[in-house]
Amino acid sequence: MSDIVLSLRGVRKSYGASEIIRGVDLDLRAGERHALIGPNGAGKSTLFHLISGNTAPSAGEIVFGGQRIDGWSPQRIARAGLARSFQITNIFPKLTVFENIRLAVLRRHHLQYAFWRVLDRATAVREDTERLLERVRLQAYATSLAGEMTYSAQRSLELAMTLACDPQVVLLDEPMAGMSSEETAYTAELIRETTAGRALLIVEHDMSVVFDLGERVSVLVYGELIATGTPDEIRAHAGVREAYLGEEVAA
Ligand SMILES: Nc1ncnc2c1ncn2[C@@H]1O[C@H](COP(=O)(O)OP(=O)(O)OP(=O)(O)O)[C@@H](O)[C@H]1O
Repeated sequence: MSDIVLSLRGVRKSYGASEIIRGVDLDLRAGERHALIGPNGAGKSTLFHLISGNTAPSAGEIVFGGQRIDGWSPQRIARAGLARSFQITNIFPKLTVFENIRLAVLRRHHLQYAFWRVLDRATAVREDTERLLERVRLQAYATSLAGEMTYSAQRSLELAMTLACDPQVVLLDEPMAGMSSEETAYTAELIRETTAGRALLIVEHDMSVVFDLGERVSVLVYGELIATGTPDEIRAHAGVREAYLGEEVAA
């Protein structure tokens, strides 16, 4: 179907004798917010590593924008429009917030506008950086050192850097980990706003976030997807309740 931007077919990953991902089929629709959940060790991070090119599948196909991307480098996948934000913050702590975002913007401009006059390019880079600062509501912190920001503000910064390449697909790996409930609510809203019009695949443990933010939810258990559906379908799914969520889903 043409509204599918990312498609996994029969994806498997083994480390030595242990098969961690055991034949995953998953479709991400254009513009949808899709949450991936599952118990600890189910293979969620591994699946993200496979999609973002950090490791290659042992078998199966990953198709993005009509092209097979399994086996591509992470850089090539990112350039093609699939951006991933990591659990581990990858900002530069000694640079300001503005400089961090500008670095991410520069990466894109160098690729796309190499033919521009230098001055035009500098203006475009500054404007894009300012726009991103505003979108993640960090204008007041433009000159603050990234490493001195609160954890939650650092995640906002990281979101801006992920969006700098204007990706069609965004992968977020536990963006609310370690946050208070206020920070979580704030960040969920920010993610909703800034990823509008893009496909989002998010790994998250906080079930209230998952069921609020996710338009569809997929459940991974021991390397296999046992269900994909709307939050209501997932809440009502007997296999999901039994295998993983239990009482939490009924609440
Ligand atoms: N490079 C590796 N070599 C061997 N085993 C690995 C490797 N990476 C992950 N694993 C194993 O794969 C399994 C799945 O790990 P993964 O981190 O993908 O799970 P997860 O669902 O993201 O878990 P969590 O929710 O705790 O983050 C674990 O048993 C882990 O030990």
